[in-house]
Amino acid sequence: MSAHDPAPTQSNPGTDSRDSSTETGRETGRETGPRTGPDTAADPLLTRERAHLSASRAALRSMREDVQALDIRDVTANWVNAAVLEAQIEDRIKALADLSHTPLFFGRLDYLHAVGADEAEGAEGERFYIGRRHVHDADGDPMVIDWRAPVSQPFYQASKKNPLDVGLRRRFGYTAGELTAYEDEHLSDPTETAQSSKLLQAEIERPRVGPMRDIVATIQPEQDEIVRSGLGGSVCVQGGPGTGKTAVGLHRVAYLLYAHRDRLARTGTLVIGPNASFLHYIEQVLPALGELEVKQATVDELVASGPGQVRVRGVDSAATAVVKGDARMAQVLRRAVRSHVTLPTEPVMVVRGSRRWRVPAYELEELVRELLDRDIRYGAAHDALPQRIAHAVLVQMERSGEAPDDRVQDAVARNPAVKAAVKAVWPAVDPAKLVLRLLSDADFLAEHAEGLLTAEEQKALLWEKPPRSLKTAKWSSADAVLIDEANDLVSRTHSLGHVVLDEAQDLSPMQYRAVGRRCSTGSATVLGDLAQGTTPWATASWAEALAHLGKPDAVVEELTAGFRVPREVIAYASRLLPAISPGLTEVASVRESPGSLEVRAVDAAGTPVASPSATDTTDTTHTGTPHTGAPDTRAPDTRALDAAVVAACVESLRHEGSIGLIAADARIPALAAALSAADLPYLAPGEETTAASRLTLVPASLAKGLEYDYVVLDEPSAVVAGEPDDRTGLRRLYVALTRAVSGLIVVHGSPLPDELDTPWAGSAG
Ligand SMILES: Nc1ncnc2c1ncn2[C@@H]1O[C@H](COP(=O)(O)OP(=O)(O)OP(=O)(O)O)[C@@H](O)[C@H]1O
Repeated sequence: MSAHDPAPTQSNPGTDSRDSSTETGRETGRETGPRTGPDTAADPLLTRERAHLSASRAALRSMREDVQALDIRDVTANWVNAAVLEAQIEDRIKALADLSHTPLFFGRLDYLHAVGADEAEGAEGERFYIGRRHVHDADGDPMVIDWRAPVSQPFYQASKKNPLDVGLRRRFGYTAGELTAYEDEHLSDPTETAQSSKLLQAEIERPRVGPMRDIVATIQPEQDEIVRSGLGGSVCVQGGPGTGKTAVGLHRVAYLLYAHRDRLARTGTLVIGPNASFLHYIEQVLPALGELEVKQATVDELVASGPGQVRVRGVDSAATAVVKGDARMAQVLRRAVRSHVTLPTEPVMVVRGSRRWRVPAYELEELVRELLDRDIRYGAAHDALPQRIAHAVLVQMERSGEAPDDRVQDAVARNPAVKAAVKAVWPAVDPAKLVLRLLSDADFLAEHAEGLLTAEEQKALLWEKPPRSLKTAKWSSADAVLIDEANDLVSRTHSLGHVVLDEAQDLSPMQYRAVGRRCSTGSATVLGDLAQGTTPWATASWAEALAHLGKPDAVVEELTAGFRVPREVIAYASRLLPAISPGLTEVASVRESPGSLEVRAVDAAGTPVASPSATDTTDTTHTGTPHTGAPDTRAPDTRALDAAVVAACVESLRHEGSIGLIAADARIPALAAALSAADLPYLAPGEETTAASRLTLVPASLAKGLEYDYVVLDEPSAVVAGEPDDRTGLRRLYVALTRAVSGLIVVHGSPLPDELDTPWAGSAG
């Protein structure tokens, strides 16, 4: 590979194009070693690439002007059509905007032969510029090709071993919107040795300000395979912190929308994340890739939008929530719903004019049994039963020589006697009322939970003081999921075309079911890390989770290369792996970043003591006692700890990029006060960082999925103690330790958890 580097670079997106410039065939005059400053400006090759960039920009401008000039007056028959068309045109104009911070292309492929041509024909090679969107010139020839087009795939997949007919792969680097660097790989040249990409390294380390950005210029081969896997199958991705799961999931949606636009436009797509601040953090990625229509929601929001839902304002104890989230609850609910059906003992007598028609009880029973056996939704059966009874009446009418038509059948189905019979045999069920009864009426619960839930579990479910009505009940999120399940037993939930489920390890079986019914006829991308499960019901195996989701055949893929966290930091965090997820392999960070980890103990006098080295975390205050209970916040050294934490924040702010101060939820008020006293403004998670406001104070419970260039982690033992059990506490700590891209400072006054103090044999650090 030859690199022509510049100063700090920023690789960016573009579109697909065959080169229409004067350059043809393979680039000659290969150079090695980086280029900087005036040299770079004088590089004739860069000059030519910049000319293609300018020409592509001009072409994009013309595409936009063409759309703006469209006159729709003659083609729209009425104002409704006109409004729809105008909105589509507006969207198209927006999509064709040339954004200065997202360069039009980020790569180039020179194929040895024309794409699709038989090599034996000796067809001349073709060149394509790869970017975020398609741009064509006035003749319709491509200037930039969409990264999702099949012809772009070798940009991500070609290798020395398998060049895929690519002679040259070129990556471009940008500085402040200017094309300033490139890196070449001559994939079919056996004399050139493969090197790691400096542009990839620069892109990962580019300081983070604002929301999450896309990785379209640097998607790695194993990530690309997941991104481009077909719409038909579901995929589950297990990957340690920072392996790009979220990025891959979002790019997969963009890819699927490109490859199956019509189908997904009809059926819809959805991204599910753990909380609002996480969703806010990722919400710009798809729009930056030109996809504006993808909805986002948390599981709570998803079930809250279901019919007949309740307002959540209660919180369950962990023990109760575990039972409510258990898959056995689905069986309890099913039994409870179906228990409303009673087999008829009376005939139905329909009077029409002077005639009476009698459907005997045994015949009614047959109809009811048939509906029960067919196992259709309870509500659908309730709606079908009157027609079935009416049909039985019609058969009798025909037998007696009448010739009734469909209108007669409808009229019979609406007959008061038929309605009364249906109400007695197959009454309507209100899902929320049903759940209310299960949680308040011990006998009703026992009847349907028999053989499924123990007496203790049933007790955990029952409200101590049963509420008087749906409105006064203190519904919890787990209750809302139960109501959602009951809703689906009554009437089928609408399924989308594709659902991406992020941080999936934290869902309960009942939550998986709720998500699964939203993609029952579509497919899913499930993303998660078993080691980061911090709910009491966190999943222990993907096979189980996928079965609850209704996608037992989903392919489980593993991502092991870590892009976010530097090697030193991930090695330190991985000391926790044997305790939190034995069997999982440590992430292999792609980045060496010496000095990225510092562990500081604060002694009783308040003096921070730096650990001698990143991997040797010996500290002066460590007593070796295991962590038990919450740290004593009244202890005299709390203020000293706060001061040391603030000092670490001030130090971190000297770097470019975002800073996250992560602390146990209980420590947030004290740290907020300390930051304010030191005149350090800070944001809450989800609030967008800007160049002027770069420090975020993050409760450990909200850190999942987020990342900061520099992280200060306050008092690890308090993070552990903030959770109901040690394993969950250590998992929460693992999450907090793995949010940093460039540097992590751990500050502690109490002893570190033993697990963190003990280097793990399997760890690289
Ligand atoms: N191929 C890549 N090129 C550049 N950056 C990448 C690449 N893959 C991932 N990253 C970056 O690494 C960081 C971590 O990615 P992401 O948040 O998707 O990881 P994750 O596996 O979801 O992490 P977590 O488990 O902590 O939620 C992000 O900044 C992302 O942009």
